[in-house]
Amino acid sequence: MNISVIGAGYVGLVSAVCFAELGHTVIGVDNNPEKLLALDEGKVPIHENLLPELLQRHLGHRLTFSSSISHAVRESDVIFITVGTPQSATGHADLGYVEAVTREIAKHITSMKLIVEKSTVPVRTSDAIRRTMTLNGASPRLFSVASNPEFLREGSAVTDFLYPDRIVIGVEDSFSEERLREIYSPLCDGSYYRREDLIPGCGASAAHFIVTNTNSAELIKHTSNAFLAMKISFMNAIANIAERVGGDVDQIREGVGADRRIGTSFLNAGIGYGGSCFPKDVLAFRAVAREVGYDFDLLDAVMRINKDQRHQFLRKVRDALWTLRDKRIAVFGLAFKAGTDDVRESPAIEIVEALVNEGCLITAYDPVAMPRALSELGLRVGENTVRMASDPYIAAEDVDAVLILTEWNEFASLDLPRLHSQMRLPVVIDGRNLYRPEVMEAAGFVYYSVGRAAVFPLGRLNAMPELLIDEAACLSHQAG
Ligand SMILES: NC(=O)c1ccc[n+]([C@@H]2O[C@H](COP(=O)([O-])OP(=O)(O)OC[C@H]3O[C@@H](n4cnc5c(N)ncnc54)[C@H](O)[C@@H]3O)[C@@H](O)[C@H]2O)c1
Ligand SMILES: O=c1ccn([C@@H]2O[C@H](COP(=O)(O)OP(=O)(O)O[C@H]3O[C@H](CO)[C@@H](O)[C@H](O)[C@H]3O)[C@@H](O)[C@H]2O)c(=O)[nH]1
Repeated sequence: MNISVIGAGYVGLVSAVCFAELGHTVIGVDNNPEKLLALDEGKVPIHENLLPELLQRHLGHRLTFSSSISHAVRESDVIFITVGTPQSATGHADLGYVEAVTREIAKHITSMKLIVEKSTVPVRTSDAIRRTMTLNGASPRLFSVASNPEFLREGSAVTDFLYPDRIVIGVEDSFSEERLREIYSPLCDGSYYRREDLIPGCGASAAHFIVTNTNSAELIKHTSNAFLAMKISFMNAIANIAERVGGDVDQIREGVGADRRIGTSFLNAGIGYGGSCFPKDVLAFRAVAREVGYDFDLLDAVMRINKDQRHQFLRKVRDALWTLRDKRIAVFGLAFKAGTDDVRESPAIEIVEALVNEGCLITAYDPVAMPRALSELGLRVGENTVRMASDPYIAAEDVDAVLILTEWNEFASLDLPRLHSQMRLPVVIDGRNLYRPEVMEAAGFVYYSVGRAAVFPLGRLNAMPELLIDEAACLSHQAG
C-alpha cells in the first residue's frame, strides 16, 4: 500500500518507519526543514529505542521524506494525519494543525484517498475533517475519513506499534475498513511475527483488530488515556494515605494488583503523570464532556491529585532540608519518564523550577534528556540557573540531598557507598520508589520515598550535628 504520514514528530516518525517495516511504501511529510534534513541523513531527532535501526533499514527504499503535502497526496492511497493537537488556553485540544493539513489535502486531491486521523482528537473530529474537506473544494466522492487512534508509549514506541494489544479503527464505510485491514494485516494475521529479521518484541502472535464507528474510536482514545491517568492518581491518593498511617504503597499495589480484575500495571505511585499526552488529553476530555452537557468531575479529581503530587514531593524536600535557600541539590532524571529524552510536561522540570525559585542550587543529570531540559529550563527559569553533570556521582558532589525524579534503570542500580561518600548530607528523596527503604537505611541514607515511611539511620545521623532533622521528628516518622 502507498501511505503518507503527515507530521513526522513522535507518532508520525514511529508510524512511518513501522509502516515501512510492515512492507508498505511510505512518504513521511513534515514542515520543519531541520527535522527533514536530519531524517534524510538517517538521523533520528528523538531518543527512542530501535527507531534508528528501523530508519536505517528502510530509508531511501520503502521510506522517503518530503515537505510537500501535494506530493504525498498524489503518491499515496492512504494519508495518515499525525500532527500535534496541543492544549489550548481553554483546555480544549487545539486542532489548528489538523485543520491546516486537512485544507492542504483538500486542495490537492484528484483521485480516491483514505484520510486517517491518528492524532489524538476529540470525538467528532472526523466529521469536522469531512466538512473541511468539502468546504475546501474536495468532492465527497474522492475521499473517506477514518479514525485510527495511536496507543504507543514513548520509550517503547516501536515495540508498542509492532506488538500492539489492539488496533482500533473507526470507519464509516467498507472502503476504509478494507484499506486499514490491509495495512495492518501483517500484525493481525501474524505474518510479521514469523519473519526472521523481526524487531524483538514481546512474542505476540496476532493483534486484536477492533472495528468501530469513528465517534467510538475517538472516544476509545480519550477513554484509555483518562482511565490510565485515573489509575495513577488513584494510587497516588492511596500512597498519601499509606504514608500517614504507616502503610507501604508497594505492598498495597502487590496485594491489590493480584486481583486479575485490577492488575498491577499503571499503579506505580510517584510524582504524578506528565508527558505530552495524559495532562492535555485528560483536560481535553473534560472539555469535551462539558461541551456535550455531562459534568465529568471525576476527571477534575484526577488532575487535582496529579498536581498535588508534585507539591507533596516538594513538601518532603522541605521536611528533609528545612529551609531551601542556597541548599545544594542533585537531581537524577529530567525526562517525564524513562526511555525518552522528552521533557514536555515533565514533573521533574516542574520540581526543578520550583526549587530554583526557592533559591536552591541544582546540579542535574539525565542519561539522555539534558539538552532538551536545558532549553526548557532556560525558557522557564533563565539560562545557567541549573548546572548539568556528566554522571550521577559528579552531580552528587557535596550536595545536601539527591532527588530521584525519573525511573531510569541507571538510578535503580547506583553504587550506594560511592554515592554516600560524595554527598555533604546523605539525604535521598526518591520520587519513583526505586529502592527498598531498608536497603537505603542499611546504606546509611535518610531516605524519603512515596507512600512509604521515611527512614532515618539515627546512629549515623547523631554523628552529623549539622543535619537539620530533629530526632523527635525522626522517631515520630518511624513510629508512624
Ligand atoms: N507522543 C506520543 O507518545 C503520542 C502517542 C499517541 C498519540 N499521540 C498524539 O499524536 C499526535 C502527535 O503527537 P506527537 O507527540 O508526535 O507530536 P509532535 O509535536 O512530536 O509532532 C508533530 C509534528 O507535526 C509537524 N507538523 C505540524 N504542522 C504540520 C504541517 N502543516 N505539515 C506537516 N507537518 C506538520 C511538526 O513539525 C511535528 O514534527 C498528538 O495528537 C498526540 O496527542 C502522541
Ligand atoms: O504506574 C505509572 C505509570 C506511568 N506513570 C507516569 O505517567 C506518565 C505517562 O507514562 P506512559 O503512559 O508510560 O507514557 P506516554 O508515552 O505518555 O504514553 C501514554 O500516552 C500516549 C499518548 O496518548 C498513549 O498512546 C499511551 O498509550 C499512554 O500510555 C509518565 O510521567 C509516567 O512516569 C506513573 O506515574 N505511574
